[in-house]
Amino acid sequence: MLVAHRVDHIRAAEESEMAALEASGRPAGELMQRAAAALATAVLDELGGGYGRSVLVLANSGGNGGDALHAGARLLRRGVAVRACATSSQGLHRGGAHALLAAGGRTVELGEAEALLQAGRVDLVLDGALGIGGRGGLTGTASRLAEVCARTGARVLAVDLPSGLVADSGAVHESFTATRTVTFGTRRLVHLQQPAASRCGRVEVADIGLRLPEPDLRGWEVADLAAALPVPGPTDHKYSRGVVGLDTGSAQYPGAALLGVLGAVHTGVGMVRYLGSAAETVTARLPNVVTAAGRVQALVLGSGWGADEDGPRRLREAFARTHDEGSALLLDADALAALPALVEDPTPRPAPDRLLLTPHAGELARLLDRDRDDVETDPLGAAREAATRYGATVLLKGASQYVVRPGVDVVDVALPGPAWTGQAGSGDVLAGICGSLLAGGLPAGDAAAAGASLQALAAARHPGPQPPQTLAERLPELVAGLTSAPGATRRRAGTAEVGAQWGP
Ligand SMILES: NC(=O)C1=CN([C@@H]2O[C@H](COP(=O)(O)OP(=O)(O)OC[C@H]3O[C@@H](n4cnc5c(N)ncnc54)[C@H](O)[C@@H]3O)[C@@H](O)[C@H]2O)[C@H](O)CC1
Repeated sequence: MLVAHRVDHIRAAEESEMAALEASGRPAGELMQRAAAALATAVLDELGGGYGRSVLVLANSGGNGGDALHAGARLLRRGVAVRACATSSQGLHRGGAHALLAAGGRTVELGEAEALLQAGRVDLVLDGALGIGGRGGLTGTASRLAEVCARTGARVLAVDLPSGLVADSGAVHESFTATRTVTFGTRRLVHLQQPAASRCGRVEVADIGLRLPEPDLRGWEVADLAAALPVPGPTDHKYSRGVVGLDTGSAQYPGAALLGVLGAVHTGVGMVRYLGSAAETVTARLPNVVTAAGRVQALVLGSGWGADEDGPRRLREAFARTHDEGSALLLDADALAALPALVEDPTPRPAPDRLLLTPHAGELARLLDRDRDDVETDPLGAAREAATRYGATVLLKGASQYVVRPGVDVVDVALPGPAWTGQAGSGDVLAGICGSLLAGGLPAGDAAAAGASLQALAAARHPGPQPPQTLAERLPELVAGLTSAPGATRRRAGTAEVGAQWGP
């Protein structure tokens, strides 16, 4: 997992390390020197050497500027020509500027910096204008230089994060766009949250000796996905591998039924029962799908129901049966629309690790009776609120896909995928994928993060305008490749003896 922390946790860890340094008789400034050393190494790597190269350091008076200026001093000693431009009226970080000038660097005003960039005489811009202290957006000199860098295509290496972004948020503001970012001790939330993450380029974490608490955000990697996927063993059969039931689709939206079933069938489950009203559409394409009633270890409801006045009754029945029989329940699309009516309903429902909601931002806004803009401004806060209110695990779908478990502080982010998956039908397929993983025995949080990661990885490996059904059909080769790696684990599926009886 990639781990990321909030600014308050990072600052606390920095303070504690600086106190430890001082207690052992060493200067607290050693921490900044560790950061500067890592930056200088990354710059030399990016430039393929030192002598003859030219770097423009952008710095303010804060710690981010200090890191960049001290790195500049180190680069000067490796033969790099380093100039520094102050991006705020408060000037440059005092200790950093002193070190840079002492090493033979020089400062330039905005006009000269612009001219150097426009003439292509800068091999790399080291962006130390704003770091974790940045409030979002750029003004004055920093704003002007960001515009020139973008226009001239200058190569930018960001110190900690591209200036203008906010460390604890994935929201975009006027900012630099980096090809590479070097951060310290741990990732910041911004490095894992779209759309801002796309401005960070390749992110590297330099070890500067910080002792950090449990992460606030965990980014799934390919190895995490491979380890989570259920793999059948030699004694398995269709029931032991898990049965997923889908009550999805309608006469108006039969395609949603087919797409969900395609997702489920191609992820790797023992049996798929289709229990909605579009059975003919489904079985015409997939004869392996069973339409008879029977036990299911996971039930998927809601995709393509359309406006359904009967939704609350259908949900209540699903709550009672899945709760009593120990099955997992996934609510998507129109089932989510019916959920607010049941917020105080006494019908027992599955525990949070067996109950998964899969809203996009608009659906989450409706679950909370808020505006979509609110959800997009604070996706993690909104997903947390919904998880608590409904006592369920929430997979918030979008450019970054978050998994929030009620009462659990850490939030998971699925593997990122290309924006091509933002198309009609992707959510229906994803519901089927996650349902299949729930039936295979994964707790809701893992099923959500693994399902969203699997679909994103399929899209990343087959880029372009691939329809959701095409990507669903790519899943078997992906699952096979991931699970054939040495060390792939066998996870027990739900047994055939438990599970809700479901069907007409
Ligand atoms: N302390 C250490 O030893 C280490 C620090 N590291 C680096 O330090 C920065 C954090 O430094 P800090 O001084 O707290 O914040 P910034 O450098 O980001 O600058 C804050 C400065 O800027 C002003 N400001 C904030 N937002 C804006 C804005 N939108 N426009 C203009 N000005 C703005 C604000 O008022 C402050 O004056 C961290 O990122 C690291 O790079 C290292 O971690 C090593 C150890």
